[in-house]
Amino acid sequence: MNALTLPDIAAQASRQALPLDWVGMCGIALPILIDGERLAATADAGVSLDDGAARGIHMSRLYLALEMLDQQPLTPARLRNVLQRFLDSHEGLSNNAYLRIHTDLLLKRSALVSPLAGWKGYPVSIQARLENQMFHVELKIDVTYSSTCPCSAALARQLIQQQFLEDFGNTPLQHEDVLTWLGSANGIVATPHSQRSSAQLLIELDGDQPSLPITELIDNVEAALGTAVQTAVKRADEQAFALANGQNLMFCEDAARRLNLALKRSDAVNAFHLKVIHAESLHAHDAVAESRWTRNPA
Ligand SMILES: Nc1nc2c(ncn2[C@@H]2O[C@H](COP(=O)(O)OP(=O)(O)OP(=O)(O)O)[C@@H](O)[C@H]2O)c(=O)[nH]1
Repeated sequence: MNALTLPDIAAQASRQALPLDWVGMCGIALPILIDGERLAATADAGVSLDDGAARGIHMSRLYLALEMLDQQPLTPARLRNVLQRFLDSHEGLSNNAYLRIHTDLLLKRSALVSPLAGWKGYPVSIQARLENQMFHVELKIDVTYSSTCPCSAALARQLIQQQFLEDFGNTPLQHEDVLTWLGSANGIVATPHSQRSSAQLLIELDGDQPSLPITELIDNVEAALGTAVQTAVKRADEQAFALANGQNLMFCEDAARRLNLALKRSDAVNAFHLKVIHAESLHAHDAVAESRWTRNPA
């Protein structure tokens, strides 16, 4: 070796000839473009090291391939190109390529009634892989919403009925008296418990989609639940939210079924695994339901 030659350890033979499933870098800072917005993201980029005799992969080649993503919109086709470049730059070493991108999508959300709006953040991971020449792209999205327990609502209604009997059982009913009573504390002597809940969605997309339908999927999910958490809220919005909760009483099973049906309706979705978590205010533990679906089971 002369003074101008740099030692290349990765090109050496491995002491233990053993293939590895995933080798690469995690937490690479990367700006990405989604729906015309530039977002801060982190990327995990890797390949399989199938040549067990090779000491290491060439990290810099994966890193440089990510350049393709910082100026152009993130699409399934572009993800596939990056993965192909990972493999082309590791010919003879790697058969499979992997890329995970983590970001927080910010969406402007209108208030329910008032002419206000605010920003809502959605943690999103885009997971792409080229495995045995098959391209797969998945979205991992978390959506928060409110759930009010239908059992608790029924029990509360029963107590309100009992209170009504106690207050009016032996008197002739006057419309005005009942209206006043309904607006008093006795008219809502019990309230059902509700909780902030989250839907964790792992969605396998059809890889031929021209774009990543992240916003569309979030909108469908929130519409199916009917009780998405809000941003800017005035009293009129809070009242509309109370109505939305009353009209969408949900066990975690109900929420999981609603989401199952909503996601199946999207042509972009090939398969999913969803998990809903109701962080119970009745219990110190969570109520959880999961559902899986595949469009074309093998
Ligand atoms: N394979 C591997 N490389 C590492 C690791 N940690 C740091 N690196 C460094 O990543 C740098 C880039 O590696 P390469 O892509 O092989 O760099 P290079 O040999 O200059 O580039 P090529 O000529 O394209 O192979 C090297 O300086 C490695 O030492 C590790 O755990 N594994």
